[in-house]
Amino acid sequence: MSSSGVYSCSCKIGPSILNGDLSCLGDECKRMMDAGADYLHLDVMDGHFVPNITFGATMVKWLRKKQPGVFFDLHMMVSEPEKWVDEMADAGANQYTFHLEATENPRDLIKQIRNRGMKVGIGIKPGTPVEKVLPYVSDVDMVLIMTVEPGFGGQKFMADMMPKVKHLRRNHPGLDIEVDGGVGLSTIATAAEAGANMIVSGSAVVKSPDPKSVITQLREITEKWIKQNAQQQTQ
Ligand SMILES: O=C(CO)[C@@H](O)[C@H](O)COP(=O)(O)O
Ligand SMILES: [Fe+2]
Repeated sequence: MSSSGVYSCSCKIGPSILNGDLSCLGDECKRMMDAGADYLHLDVMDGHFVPNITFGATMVKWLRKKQPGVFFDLHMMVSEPEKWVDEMADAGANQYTFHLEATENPRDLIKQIRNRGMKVGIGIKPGTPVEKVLPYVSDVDMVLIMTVEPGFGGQKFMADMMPKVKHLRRNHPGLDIEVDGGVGLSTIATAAEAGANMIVSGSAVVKSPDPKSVITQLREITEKWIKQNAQQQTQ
């Protein structure tokens, strides 16, 4: 979909509110948007695909009422992702990011998501080689490279996932590539240099006393690398 030959990706910062105060998720979302976030990354976990449970479509529906215009990227860490497409679309999701490992029929699922008017994201866990996702890249809007084992916030960034990002960026200069897990001020340069442009950051933003400053710095560093990588491509 978005992977043209031109280095045309733009920086977007999407806080994950997983490590925020879940008892007042609406306020946490507002706090993140007020701090300059471009979108919200909502982590849906079913206790089966990952060993943790968060929330489902009902929560998304209520958040949508509080944040009518915000882009919701649903990170679906669930088995049988086909099951929740309709409910998430009805709840107001903008993008449905499923895990390649969770489905037998990625192509059917991509169609199902599109038919419900949502953008399509496809994610891979650290143990899944990037080659597995390549056949689907031109049919999706975003590829998510997990930089931790999915399931929990606050884990250590896996720099050894960067070859996956580099491979995708080299071959798809216009693609939205998202990194998720352990991304903060000490790791953003590594991710952005590799070619990530959609930056999910949980603990580093949510737990900071100054989330605005963290988001600003994440953006500055990512934009610097987008420019630098684009220049290199034209040389
Ligand atoms: O999907 C996940 C974890 O499974 C992430 O979205 C994390 O929740 C991001 O949090 P940090 O690693 O940045 O704290
Ligand atoms: Fe996530």
